[in-house]
Amino acid sequence: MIVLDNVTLTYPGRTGPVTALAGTTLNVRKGEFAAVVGPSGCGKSTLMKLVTGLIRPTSGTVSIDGAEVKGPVKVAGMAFQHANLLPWRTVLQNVMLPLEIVEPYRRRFSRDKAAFQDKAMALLNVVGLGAFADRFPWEMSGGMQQRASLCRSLIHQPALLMLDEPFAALDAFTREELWCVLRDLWQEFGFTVILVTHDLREAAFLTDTIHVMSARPGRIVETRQVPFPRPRDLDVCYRPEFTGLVHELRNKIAEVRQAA
Ligand SMILES: Nc1ncnc2c1ncn2[C@@H]1O[C@H](COP(=O)(O)OP(=O)(O)OP(=O)(O)O)[C@@H](O)[C@H]1O
Repeated sequence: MIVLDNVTLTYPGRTGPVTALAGTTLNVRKGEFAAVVGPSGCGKSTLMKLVTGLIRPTSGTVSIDGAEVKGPVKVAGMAFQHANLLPWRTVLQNVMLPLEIVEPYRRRFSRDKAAFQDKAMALLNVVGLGAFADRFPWEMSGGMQQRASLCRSLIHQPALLMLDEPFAALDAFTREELWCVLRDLWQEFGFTVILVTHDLREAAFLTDTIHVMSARPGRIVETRQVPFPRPRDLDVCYRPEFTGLVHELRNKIAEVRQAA
């Protein structure tokens, strides 16, 4: 369970303090797929940095499974808008990178390398990249790179996956393909996800719960349960109740933008 309790975050800022979040409260259950949506600059990335312990709140608390987050957390995997694969490493070597860094894998890396490679290959197979393990990132499309990035964020079996606009740079068809890849990974491994996105269809297709943030200083102003039964396929996106939910979320964000 991830809990943000009345969190305020003020950056010192070059020209004076900037309050990015003010009194933000958020609960995400273990195994839940949650999205955070809101107007540009409302503090979504700040919220991600707080949960992963990259920054500390100015006031309030962030906790994971009852323990207060006081520094970078080991239980999280992360993926961002750009895949950021290392160009001199093959796809397989990129996916294995966290195992060379994160304990307890790091100390076992030389001894268990063959088993780790099998594990990385199994993940690459799940996302349809099994045949591309020896390619370099620059030999692959943006969508393929993002698939590899998802594998890299999951190789150390994190209990929590933090995704900051992971598909924003992809074309619409590739994006929908990647939604299904992420859906399948989540269904297979059962980790908790917090997804930051501007794409309301993406949030409605993938998640259990959507949290809407106000304009800066951000706080959660509305939480919507996503009622569509699972397993979901892309057809759900064309149902009237799906379009209705997306429309309502859009109106809510327009309203909070105007209120700013
Ligand atoms: N290091 C920093 N110093 C000062 N202000 C910052 C810093 N980082 C972020 N901010 C400000 O805090 C606010 C929230 O930023 P954040 O990146 O969290 O928003 P966001 O919702 O992720 O934005 P977007 O949707 O555009 O990606 C913004 O006004 C931003 O300018």
